[in-house]
Amino acid sequence: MESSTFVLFGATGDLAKRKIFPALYNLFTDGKLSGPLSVIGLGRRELTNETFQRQVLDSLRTFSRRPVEDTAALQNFLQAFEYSVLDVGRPEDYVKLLGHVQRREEKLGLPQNRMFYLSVGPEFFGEIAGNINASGLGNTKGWKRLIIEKPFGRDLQSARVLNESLSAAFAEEEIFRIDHFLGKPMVQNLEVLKYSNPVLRALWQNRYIANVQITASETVGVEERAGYYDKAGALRDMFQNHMLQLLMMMAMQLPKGSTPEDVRSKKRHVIRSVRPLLPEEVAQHVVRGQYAAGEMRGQQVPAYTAEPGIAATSQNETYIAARLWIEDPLWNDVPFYIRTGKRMKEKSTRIVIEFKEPFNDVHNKNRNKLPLDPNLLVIDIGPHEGISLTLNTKNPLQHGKLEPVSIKHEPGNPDVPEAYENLIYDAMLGDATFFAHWEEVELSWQWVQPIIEATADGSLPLHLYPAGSNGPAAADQLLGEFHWWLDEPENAEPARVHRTAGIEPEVIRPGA
Ligand SMILES: NC(=O)C1=CN([C@@H]2O[C@H](COP(=O)(O)OP(=O)(O)OC[C@H]3O[C@@H](n4cnc5c(N)ncnc54)[C@H](OP(=O)(O)O)[C@@H]3O)[C@@H](O)[C@H]2O)C=CC1
Ligand SMILES: O=C1O[C@H](COP(=O)(O)O)[C@@H](O)[C@H](O)[C@H]1O
Repeated sequence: MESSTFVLFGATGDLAKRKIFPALYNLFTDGKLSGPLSVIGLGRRELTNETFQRQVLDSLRTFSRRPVEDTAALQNFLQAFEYSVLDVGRPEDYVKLLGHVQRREEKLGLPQNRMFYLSVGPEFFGEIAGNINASGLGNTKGWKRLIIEKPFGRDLQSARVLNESLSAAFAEEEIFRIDHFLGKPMVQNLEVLKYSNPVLRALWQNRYIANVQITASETVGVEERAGYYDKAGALRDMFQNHMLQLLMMMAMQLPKGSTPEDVRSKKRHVIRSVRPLLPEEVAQHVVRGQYAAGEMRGQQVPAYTAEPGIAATSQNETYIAARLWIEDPLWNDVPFYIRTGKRMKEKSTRIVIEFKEPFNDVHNKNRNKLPLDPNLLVIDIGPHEGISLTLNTKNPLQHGKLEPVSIKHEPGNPDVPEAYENLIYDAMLGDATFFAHWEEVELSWQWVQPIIEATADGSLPLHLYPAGSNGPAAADQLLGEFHWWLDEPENAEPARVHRTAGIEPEVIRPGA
């Protein structure tokens, strides 16, 4: 990796504190950052370098996955951080910043490689990119790269406008659009899981798969983000980006090679092949929900509309579920069910693949139908990673009665890199494999656009669900003959009992 200067817009903000500083620290501690580290933090408030470094240290103490010990290495890390005041709309601040960057490059003997990380509101992305160019900051003898945060636009039109303004200053291969779900180790593992295991590789198709369920349920509510969330909702906050990225990663075919373009072209193929939603069909395939008051972990929690900063009349969705199909020989006729919501029973990001039961169909005429449960492959992405496969076996103690057993792998090492570490590291290497290409973003907006329109014209109803539940009942009906697997029973202690519908509850013992 070539060393570079890391220029962080929004260095006084929440994301920098919670994710970016700890990620840099852990990369530094792992020796993954080559050459002298140089980080220039930016924001409007006046801070000295010392105050900024203290803020960085506080953030590490609170959010780093590793304990922070007072060592010479920690001091070296903190010394790498300097601060400059910059208002995104003031061109003269960029000229000042250029001087600062150049002085640091000369002092530390750094090549003119510059990483610009925009951890600011998306309304500033275009303006900052333009000013980087106009000020000469982007005029380097080395490389320049731009990391941008989500959300990338509010709809198809605004995303296109934003992309045009970025493209005027940066080439596509210089733009790294962060989707932190792509940095999660189990998401990065999906391709290997599918294609390095001949058993799964053979089964990864419509001949054997009955349906696929992708869930990201959260227990948190709107938290401190009312201003942003009430305008975004679950569709823009999670669905258009993270959930559709999970879909692409799950369904993409084996790339020809391992370059970013090889992988991204397969992902593009998936999102391009998702059957478009016709305006009159949106309500048939999509369910919007909003949490009502309820009970979580024995505590009463307020309705979304009673949260601070949210209007009592808000019609914003905190939950969304959709049923979709991928029109491709590999996936024809396999329904994909995707859902995400806040204030749900369990915090869990998970893909469940339900396999078909061919033997029941084939042998039904000649023999009694076996009470088979479908084989399930469960890929737990977070907060705990794991892979499990449910198979049917005979129970020798119960007259050979069939029962499902689960073969599980739960990685024991809690010290795995965080998504942001993986992604910042890749961006430093110039590897865009796990970043969203513009065309993926555009095609994702294109698919959700009819949902945005149906929401705006009131043709997509909003279903209330109690906080602490598994979401609105209407989302169960989306599945028709199937049902959502592994939802926590409403009256169970969280993360203790998993129900596989149709079979006895399986008690997951601590440490099992
Ligand atoms: N926080 C999170 O968990 C997540 C955030 N994101 C995205 O990351 C980005 C940053 O979010 P977050 O850190 O939460 O936001 P915050 O509101 O906490 O921070 C915003 C940052 O932008 C700076 N800023 C605001 N206005 C200006 C301006 N005119 N000129 C220069 N700097 C300015 C602020 O600095 P100052 O006030 O000093 O000017 C501050 O450092 C957003 O795009 C958000 O959508 C994405 C995923 C998760
Ligand atoms: O991007 C976002 O993701 C988080 C959920 O991420 P996770 O890694 O904790 O699963 C979500 O809470 C937030 O609303 C959204 O902006």
